[in-house]
Amino acid sequence: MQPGATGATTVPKGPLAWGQLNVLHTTDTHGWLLGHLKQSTYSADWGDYVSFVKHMRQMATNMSVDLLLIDTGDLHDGTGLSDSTSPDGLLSNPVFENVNYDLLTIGNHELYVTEVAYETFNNFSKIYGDKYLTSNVQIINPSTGQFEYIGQQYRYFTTAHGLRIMSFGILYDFTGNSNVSKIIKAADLIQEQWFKNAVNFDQPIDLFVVLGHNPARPTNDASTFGTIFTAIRNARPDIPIQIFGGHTHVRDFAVYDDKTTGLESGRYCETLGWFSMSGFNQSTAKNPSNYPNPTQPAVPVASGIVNGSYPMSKTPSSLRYFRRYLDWNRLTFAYHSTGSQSTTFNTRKGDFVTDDITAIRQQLNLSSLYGCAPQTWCASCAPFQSENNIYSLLATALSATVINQTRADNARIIIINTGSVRYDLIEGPFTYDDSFIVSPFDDAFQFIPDVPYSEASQVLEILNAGPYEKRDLTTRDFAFTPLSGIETDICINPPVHHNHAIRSRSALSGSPGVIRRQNTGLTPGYTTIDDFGSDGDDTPHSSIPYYNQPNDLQANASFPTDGSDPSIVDLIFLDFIASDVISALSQVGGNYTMADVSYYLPKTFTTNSYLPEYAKTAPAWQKNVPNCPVAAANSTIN
Ligand SMILES: Nc1ccn([C@@H]2O[C@H](COP(=O)(O)O)[C@@H](O)[C@H]2O)c(=O)n1
Repeated sequence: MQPGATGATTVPKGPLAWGQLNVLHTTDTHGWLLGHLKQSTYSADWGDYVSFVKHMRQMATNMSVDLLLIDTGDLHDGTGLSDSTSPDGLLSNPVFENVNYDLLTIGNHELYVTEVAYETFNNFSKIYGDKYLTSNVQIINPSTGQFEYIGQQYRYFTTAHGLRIMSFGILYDFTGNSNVSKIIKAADLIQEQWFKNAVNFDQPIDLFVVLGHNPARPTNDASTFGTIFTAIRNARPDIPIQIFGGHTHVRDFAVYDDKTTGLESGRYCETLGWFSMSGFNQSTAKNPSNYPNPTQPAVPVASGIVNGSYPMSKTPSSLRYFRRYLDWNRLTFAYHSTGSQSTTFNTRKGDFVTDDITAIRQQLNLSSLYGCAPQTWCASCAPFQSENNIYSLLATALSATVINQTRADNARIIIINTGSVRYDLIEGPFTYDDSFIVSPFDDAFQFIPDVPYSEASQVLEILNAGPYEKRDLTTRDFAFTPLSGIETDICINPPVHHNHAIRSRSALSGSPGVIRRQNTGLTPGYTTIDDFGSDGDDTPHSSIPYYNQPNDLQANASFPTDGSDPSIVDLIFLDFIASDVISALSQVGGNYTMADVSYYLPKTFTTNSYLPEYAKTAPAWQKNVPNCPVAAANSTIN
């Protein structure tokens, strides 16, 4: 655990079931290898995970069963550890690489920026070699000018205990990549001869493992797992297929057929997914004794997800499954391995990784203080632009800081995509690191000058009505009617309960959407419902309110003081959404092209800049700096 972090106090509800095949699954870590310094529930760091992995591997060996480690991508865009370097991941990827994964795949966040894509190709993919699977992702090799796969197309291997596995790594049909890479759509991939050959491999296959930065639930609009599953199932009617997904940042487990399930293990080092299965005939692996075995069959009618539109396996299944979503903290890790967090838990390598993270954080000056946040603002636990919703704060901050002094008196509209905001802002020290945690991107502010207000004023509504950008965690991410209560199941996480925080929350209790303790004795956190029911969370929690947020946020500034509308405005927006803004304007008669767009502020002033700028000047953020609670803050940025 990193200095300044607080350990969790709620123990898991019971032991994990081990099977013949067991998997630890991470996804969408987005640079959170330091753990959550302000949230005890997720306070383990990557060093703690390294120690945990070592113990779990030893336990698997002792039981003569297989344990695989799988990661499904998105290593950047979330914290200062990954995003304050150039390129992103320069120092955080080597930290990540301390875990010897068996299978990994690429995420969309490895492909937005050319330098990051090449860092992934030249370094990360080489570290993991044949375990890094990018079945549908290629990049131009600068030395040949030709496209080649960033990793491997597939991996066929035999586990320590004799399971013969064919695996693929499949990114969803992502289109926002820079122009050096290419994503082959799933519908095209399944027609490729190499893929057909691999599916019909001439060696025995006990299990297909399909991992992907790709929603585990096949009915999600973005998921292409249904296409892949159908292609494999049609060719191999009886071979089990196991899917590990990501991208939508949720805990989820979907049943495809009686030999196929898909696990998704959350985001941001909040969740560690555990999966086990038994019932393989061929494997020499035992069913572990002294541990509960997986008992649940995959029954594909559980939630009507697979409603006859997918092929089914042909013979009855003897397979049994188990899944759990573990909270990312040392108490959880120790509970499931050594039984104690005392000296037996930390391994030498784990300690080394923990110290390495601390040193990198110091080197990058991540705990430098901008200001002291007077309250917590969350991204989804409160209604849009309500008192405790982060977009209320950001609208104020945008108006106050996005100012080109030569045009300061011109009325302006500033539009950002809410997807540029990645996490809550927690009361207390607001550091250089926190600035990345809230908004890590290098997106800069462009504008079109002197747009008729009659046109500019309609852009926000058009953007919000359209399918322009994906945000984190909306019900639109699920192409099915939410199960009862699911709106509150997918949510932000409880901040560490420093005394001052408890005081301010109880003062606010009664306000809609404010995080507050419920009278259950449980701490707030994930309360997941998936195709196996509601027993997947390893530590039971009370749920946190969840409110959908729109695609985009607008702030206004320098409007006429008499309340009248301006006739023209500077229309300012992030370069990430420039083409969407132009297309929205065209719908209301605004005939603009990219030639009309220029940078409103220097390109170095980004989504990552405006909140720090605000924090450094807002009186409410500066007045408590001398007494800002939490030791992590130890210096001041000017
Ligand atoms: N330069 C960027 C890149 C991405 N975004 C936002 O992130 C969303 C994708 O993130 P996932 O973790 O869901 O893959 C994307 O839709 C944008 O909202 C951004 O703002 N700027």
